[in-house]
Amino acid sequence: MPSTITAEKAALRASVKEFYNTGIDRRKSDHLLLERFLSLPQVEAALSLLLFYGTGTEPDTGALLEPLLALGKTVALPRCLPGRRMEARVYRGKEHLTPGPFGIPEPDMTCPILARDAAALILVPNLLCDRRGYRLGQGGGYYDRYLAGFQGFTVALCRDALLRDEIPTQPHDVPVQLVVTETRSLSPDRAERSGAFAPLPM
Ligand SMILES: Nc1nc2c(c(=O)[nH]1)N(C=O)[C@@H](CNc1ccc(C(=O)N[C@@H](CCC(=O)O)C(=O)O)cc1)CN2
Ligand SMILES: Nc1ncnc2c1ncn2[C@@H]1O[C@H](COP(=O)(O)OP(=O)(O)OP(=O)(O)O)[C@@H](O)[C@H]1O
Repeated sequence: MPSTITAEKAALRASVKEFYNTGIDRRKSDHLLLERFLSLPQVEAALSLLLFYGTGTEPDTGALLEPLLALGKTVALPRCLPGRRMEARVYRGKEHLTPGPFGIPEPDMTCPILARDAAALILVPNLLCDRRGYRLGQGGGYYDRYLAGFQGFTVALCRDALLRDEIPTQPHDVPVQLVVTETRSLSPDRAERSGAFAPLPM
């Protein structure tokens, strides 16, 4: 029997589908999200980044590839592996993208693997996020597995209309360090998130 939280996550995923059925100005929202992402200091500083190739209702993050390459950065995309695992492979141009198991363009086998910890920053896909940095994904657990133990910086793009105060979480869920919306960047305080007291500044 599915746990209550699994059922709650499924209901949230259905509400996101409904949200997109009501028709929103995705072009404007995407533009603002991508602009804010490109101007993050952590993006400017990162030499290697793992992005994702946005499809469906996701922000059009494929549009980030060329601008980041033009800045001399190494940009990688996920490639699905058996067992709901994934690896990062370096983006070498559109001609080296091939549809993966979900129809999402993935780097082909000629593209070198980028070791997980060689990425300074990972842009994590999501259907929605909460203010603590927790995200609801497609339900495969790919990113929860990949991010477990990742030491670099993690960012999620979340439309303002989809940002929640608190979504249900499970022990394997890994929150991101920064949630970027069209209008702001939320950097949840780790101490606050864990319920511990933050030390007072001296
Ligand atoms: N753009 C993008 N790339 C990504 C992810 C992602 O969320 N977005 N992933 C993040 O994990 C991995 C792929 N995982 C995915 C898991 C499920 C579905 C999907 O479309 N699911 C269907 C239902 C599938 C089913 O029948 O169970 C759906 O939502 O309609 C897509 C990607 C790696 N690449
Ligand atoms: N680190 C992990 N090790 C083993 N199983 C995991 C891990 N993380 C997640 N899972 C499993 O993956 C399944 C999907 O988890 P969940 O619904 O949280 O995925 P998601 O975060 O929405 O997806 P994604 O990470 O692909 O965006 C669950 O059954 C969960 O138990």
